[in-house]
Amino acid sequence: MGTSFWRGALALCRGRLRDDPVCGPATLHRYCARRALPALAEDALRVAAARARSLERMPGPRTVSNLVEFFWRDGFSRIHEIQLEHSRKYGKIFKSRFGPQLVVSIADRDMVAQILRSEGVAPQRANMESWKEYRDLRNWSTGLISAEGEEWLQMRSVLRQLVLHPHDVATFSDDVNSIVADLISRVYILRAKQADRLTVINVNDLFFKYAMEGVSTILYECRLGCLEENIPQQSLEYIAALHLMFSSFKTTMYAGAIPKWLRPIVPKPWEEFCRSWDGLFRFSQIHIDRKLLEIQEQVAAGQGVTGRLLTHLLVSKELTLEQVYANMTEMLLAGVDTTSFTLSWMTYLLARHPEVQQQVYVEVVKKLGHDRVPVAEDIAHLPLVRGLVKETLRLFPVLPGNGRITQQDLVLGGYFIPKGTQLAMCHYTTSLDEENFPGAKEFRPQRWVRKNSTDRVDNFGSIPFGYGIRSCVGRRIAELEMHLAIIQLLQKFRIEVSPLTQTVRAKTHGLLSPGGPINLKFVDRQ
Ligand code: HEM
Repeated sequence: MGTSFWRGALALCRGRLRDDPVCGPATLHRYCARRALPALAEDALRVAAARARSLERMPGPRTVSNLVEFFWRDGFSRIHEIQLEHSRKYGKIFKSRFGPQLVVSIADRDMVAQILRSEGVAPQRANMESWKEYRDLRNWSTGLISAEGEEWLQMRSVLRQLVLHPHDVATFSDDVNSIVADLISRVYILRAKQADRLTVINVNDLFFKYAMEGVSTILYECRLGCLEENIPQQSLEYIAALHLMFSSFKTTMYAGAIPKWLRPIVPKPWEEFCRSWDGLFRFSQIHIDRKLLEIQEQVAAGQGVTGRLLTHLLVSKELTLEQVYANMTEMLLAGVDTTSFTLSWMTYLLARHPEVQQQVYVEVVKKLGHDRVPVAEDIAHLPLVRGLVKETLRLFPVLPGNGRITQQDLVLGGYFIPKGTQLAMCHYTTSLDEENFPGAKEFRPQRWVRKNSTDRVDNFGSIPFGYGIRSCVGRRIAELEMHLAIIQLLQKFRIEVSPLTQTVRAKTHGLLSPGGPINLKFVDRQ
């Protein structure tokens, strides 16, 4: 269609659809932007912006009550609940202030879609200043999570080719399955220690070790021994650094709200933050240097160099060594708690909903029997298992919210949002919105299963891995680890809630995590 058509359409919007929120100029702007019609997109934005309300008129909590809520009433561990409360009170788009920082929160599926679909080539994540500051201080590079702009784009284009393609990730099936075998052995050992010989106390501890072993086997091409009875000292030190990182989350992620001049007076949080990063980087460096040495020895001995992800990065030199250190560190950090919390919630939900567990179990044994070890290719034929993972992440999205800094002016929900504004997408709220998911509080993995090939079950209300170019680069790895683990656990055990477990509520601890220990019984299947 020619430009004149779009000019006509714009004129129509200006003249006739002035007050129509669905077909108005903001929609036309998005449409023209997507169709790469920059002049028309700008024109449409000008019209939309002229009509939009200013940020001043956007509702939201008062600055002081917000600070009281977060700093005195421990709002940081209730961020997900506050999201829900605020969106009920102020609507699907509202603003808040954290000290000098203005944040516009979006709790609407279509607006989230609008933001993510209109992102440029290198979307900017919010609240990463303290991460960058630490890296500058120690002369480390930034990794995918903390990098921006050109540097991020370059690293992302290298890494996504290695870990985001389902076919490449499928090659890790055997590695992951050998760790699942250790996970299952560990279940036998742990439950044998309890009086009923069935209960595993605090399953998250077990899944944490599984996830750490899994992701580091893929990243560093070596086993760490996390599922052994006596965990090696180095791995224990890493675990301590990781825990320290999340306990200093409050102050560091919201560094914008805590002025730097306060650090000399209250030095502990920043010191702990640096100490935990030191531990994480040190751990990565040890494993990467070991691999580098191995490669050098192979080359010196005239042998061919064989290996997987890390070997490829070190041999191909597509990333600098500094970038390899930083990316391995950030991916390991991103890949442990996320996966383990999801597995903990998943087993908890299955234990509380035996009828759902039975349906998933029937699907698994129909396809694989009790003994066949699954491989990545089997997962395509297990729609309910995939639905189980999606439904768990809908009810408990590990990242209950996600941030962006807008890189262009936007009109969102009738408000003009200038370039450079911090946005917070409220995924927890949209996941529990009845408009997006009827029976939103219920656990129904079946809702994700397509009835026929034309059926669409995608929904911007629940995008636990994000969407688009800046979405989770470890998504396929995480899915592989979770699918292979849950299939084999269900082949072997019926999972039940232990009387030692109360109702477990979620808390935000950097990520959305179980607020208390989940103790489950693993009963042998016949
Ligand atoms: C259940 C498991 C996981 C969930 C729910 C999850 C979720 C997310 C989300 C929501 C983001 C932000 C996306 C955005 O800003 O749009 C993200 C980013 C990221 N995740 Fe994951 N993640 C998981 C597992 C993993 C694993 C296993 C790894 C590494 C092996 C990983 C590595 C990363 C990295 C490096 C980024 C930054 C990507 C970038 O900025 O380019 N994640 N993840």
